[in-house]
Amino acid sequence: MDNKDLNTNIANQLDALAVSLNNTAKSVREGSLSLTSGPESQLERGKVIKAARGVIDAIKQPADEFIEWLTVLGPMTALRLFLKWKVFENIPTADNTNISYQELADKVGGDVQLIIRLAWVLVSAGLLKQVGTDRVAHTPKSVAYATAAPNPVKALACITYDEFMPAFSAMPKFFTETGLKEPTGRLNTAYAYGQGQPGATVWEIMGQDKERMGNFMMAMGDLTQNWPFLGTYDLSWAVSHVDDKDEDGGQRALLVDVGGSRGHAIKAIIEATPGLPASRCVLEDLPEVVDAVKKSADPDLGEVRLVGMDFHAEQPVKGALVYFVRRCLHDYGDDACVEILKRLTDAMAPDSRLLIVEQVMSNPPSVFAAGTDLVMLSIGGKERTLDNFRDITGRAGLQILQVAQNPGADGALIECAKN
Ligand SMILES: C[S@@+](CC[C@H](N)C(=O)[O-])C[C@H]1O[C@@H](n2cnc3c(N)ncnc32)[C@H](O)[C@@H]1O
Repeated sequence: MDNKDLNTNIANQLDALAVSLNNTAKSVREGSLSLTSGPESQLERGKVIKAARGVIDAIKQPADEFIEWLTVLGPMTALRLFLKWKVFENIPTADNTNISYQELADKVGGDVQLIIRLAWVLVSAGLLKQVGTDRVAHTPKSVAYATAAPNPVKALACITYDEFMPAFSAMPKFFTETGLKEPTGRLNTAYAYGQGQPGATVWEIMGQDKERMGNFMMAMGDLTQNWPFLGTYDLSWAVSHVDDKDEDGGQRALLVDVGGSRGHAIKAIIEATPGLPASRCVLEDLPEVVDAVKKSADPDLGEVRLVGMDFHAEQPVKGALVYFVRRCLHDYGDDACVEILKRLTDAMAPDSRLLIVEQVMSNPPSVFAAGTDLVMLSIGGKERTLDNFRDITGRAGLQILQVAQNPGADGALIECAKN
């Protein structure tokens, strides 16, 4: 293509993207679409972000890539430092208020020049707003970082920087040492290498720091578009089994959330499934995680059975109606997943169902799935395509009955039964 054709091609792409963005703006204005709240908003925002990125991709030349990296890495770093130093909390949040850089620096105990230079990174990225030449104010985007209490947006910013960045920047050295092989083990991962503890698993490393573990758990509570709780899958069929007995004549467990963390999924499922008694649901995780859940005395988990366990070892709850495993398998390579799944297959009754919630990647994948796959690669895990899931479930003695895919997103629930 000569230069004229290249330019015409770019102009055509821009026209098409402008039409798509105009249509979205019209729907938002008419109120038929919300980009800020409601269950569909994450998906809709994702579509606009994709279209807006399309504009950038249409015009970008190879050297512009570097500028884009800087616009991501710089703000990410300044944001993390400002969170750590509680800078956002010290900028007033009321409408039309602002603070001088000097006063802000005094409040957080920092050198004013340092605070200005980092603030400029965030001002230039549109996260903060400068007022005049020496004052700064929040924007609607930065207010979420201004709360003293933890929240999912702050937690995501922290884990992206604290957990993923060191792993990514360790990769060149890591692969020089390991060779250009797909990492599949739980030990000697790029993540552990980046943290200077190659012999430890990601959970051992994170478990050493309560704040980091807390951020991780909180960040994981979000992102339901990519990892739904049930999504479009209807679990109401399970309610007709309330009279089922277990093999000892006791009440059969109806739902076991394996690796369920703080119980956010089990709570959402109980709420979404009228008639499913909390007392017949089991939350399983590592003993230390379950102890923390017990200590938190969450009233919504009052009747849920809490069981400390290891999903690499024998499943303690046998013959449950439904085993639910969300966002755990992508932490592991194929062989480790088959081992975890086999433990579940061994515990399942012929009518038990296993529900796996993960991203089911398209080929080639979306930018989000490819990005999370790189995070998983750093810990020896992977995001999977449906063919990958067919392979690991088949090797564990399971068959896939249905895939409930979240419309327009990679998140899906895969229903399996024993062969
Ligand atoms: C990525 S989190 C997913 C949590 C939750 N299922 C969700 O969807 O948000 C993985 C969970 O697996 C738990 N886990 C890790 N290793 C485990 C093991 N060997 N046995 C049981 N749970 C484990 C972690 O403590 C963590 O809660």
